[in-house]
Amino acid sequence: MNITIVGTGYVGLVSGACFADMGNQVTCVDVDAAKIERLRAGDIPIYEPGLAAVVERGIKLGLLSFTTDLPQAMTQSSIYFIAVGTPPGEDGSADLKYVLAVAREIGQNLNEYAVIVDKSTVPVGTADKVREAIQAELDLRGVDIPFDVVSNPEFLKEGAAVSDFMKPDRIIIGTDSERAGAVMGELYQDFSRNHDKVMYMGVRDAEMTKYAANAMLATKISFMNEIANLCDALDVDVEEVRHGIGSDSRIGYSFIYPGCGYGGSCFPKDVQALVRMADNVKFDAKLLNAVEERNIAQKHVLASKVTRHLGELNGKTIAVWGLAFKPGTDDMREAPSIVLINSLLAAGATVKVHDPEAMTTSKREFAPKFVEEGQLIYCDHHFDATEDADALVLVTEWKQYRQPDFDKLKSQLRASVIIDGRNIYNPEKLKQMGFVYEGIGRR
Ligand SMILES: NC(=O)C1=CN([C@@H]2O[C@H](COP(=O)(O)OP(=O)(O)OC[C@H]3O[C@@H](n4cnc5c(N)ncnc54)[C@H](O)[C@@H]3O)[C@@H](O)[C@H]2O)C=CC1
Ligand SMILES: O=C(O)[C@H]1O[C@H](OP(=O)(O)OP(=O)(O)OC[C@H]2O[C@@H](n3ccc(=O)[nH]c3=O)[C@H](O)[C@@H]2O)[C@H](O)[C@@H](O)[C@@H]1O
Repeated sequence: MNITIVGTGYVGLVSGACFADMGNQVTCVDVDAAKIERLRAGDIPIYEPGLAAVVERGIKLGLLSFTTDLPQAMTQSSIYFIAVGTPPGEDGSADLKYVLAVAREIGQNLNEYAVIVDKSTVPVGTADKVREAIQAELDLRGVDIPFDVVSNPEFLKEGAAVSDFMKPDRIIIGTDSERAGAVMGELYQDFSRNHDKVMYMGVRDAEMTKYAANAMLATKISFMNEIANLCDALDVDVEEVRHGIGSDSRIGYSFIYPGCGYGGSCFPKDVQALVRMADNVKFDAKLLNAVEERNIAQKHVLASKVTRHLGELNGKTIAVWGLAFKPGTDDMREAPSIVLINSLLAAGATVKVHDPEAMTTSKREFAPKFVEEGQLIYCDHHFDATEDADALVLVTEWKQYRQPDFDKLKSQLRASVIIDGRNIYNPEKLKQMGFVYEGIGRR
């Protein structure tokens, strides 16, 4: 099939490359000309395992192309995916300006029946707004062209985006139109051959399903973080508790890892957007508000633990391992490391940081004066960061941090303090070696 994907970010690029890998003819469109230039040259602007090979294959086979020219791309296809960002507006609600700008441009250039697919995460009722925006442009042009707007939210995770897209738990298609349903069914037919992954529902139901899924996962994390903090206060090991409850098949093991708070471009903004949706209909979303509040507080837990062990931070040096909001990505959006590092810097500490992929993206997050004045130091190797530091704080559980040479660490760390923001180390072993160890809710 011939597909146009508008917005070539994490979701648009991964979806476009994967649809091309399935044999479709895909044009990816973006307003960012520099990004399109890089992609045309086969240079992937984001770090995402496995993506480069899929993109390269698509380009080589002539199935995947990149452009800034949406009207031109529209002459070749009749399925348009909207995969642009929906960042939080000032009040936390999803800002639809990019989505509606694309809708208007589609309306200005539509010439025959098309299915317009909302892949961006958008509040309930957005499909109606997209439909109205397109129709308004058609009316201005004085033409009568049929079209359908479908909701097809995306559930991929960064760091595993290609495999999540190719092996989804489900594909949600929200539509009230039989014609559009048939087009979408054909597009996703490979996913219903053996195990039917395609689920049809109403448009508003599909829009809500996306938010409910992210809010449920965020709730599991915030719940577990609350339990972990309580474990800290009651001298209980949360890792024992996690094993104990995860074995209950009704609870399960996934997404109950306590830590220093959830980050990323989606959980924080989607929980907030759902709260705003509730506010708009005068519904008091008590639980969702608490999920968000716990997460905001959780991001401060590491800095308090550092201060508890080192006291006055002025003149102290702290090593931070991991900047990305999770392993497998260079994405720093809403990363707990930002809150930690800013608070250490504000307290006068010198901070030495390392991340295998997010060093470049992180440079946008911190005031350049800290680097210029030598208070924030980027290190090429994680052991360069710990050299002569007082404490190590593990923020992102990249594989290379999981089994470090602890003897070397012991000789490097002046105060032998390890704060483990992801509970990946063995407290007993480290305490026996003479470290002061603290995890999140560990005994
Ligand atoms: N990042 C993720 O893992 C996931 C994101 N989502 C949702 O997907 C949507 C997109 O997210 P990301 O891919 O992370 O965003 P992104 O910020 O990485 O990419 C968005 C792209 O859209 C482009 N764009 C903006 N306006 C445009 C226009 N008028 N025409 C063409 N291109 C335009 C931007 O230049 C940018 O390249 C959001 O609603 C997000 O919540 C859903 C599932 C997973
Ligand atoms: O809508 C989205 O954008 C996506 O949001 C999340 O994906 P993502 O944000 O890429 O990453 P996750 O693996 O879900 O992790 C999010 C955050 O939660 C944290 N987390 C995750 C799991 C856990 O048990 N504990 C925990 O603290 C991670 O460290 C990370 O900071 C969802 O998992 C995807 O299904 C969804 O499509």
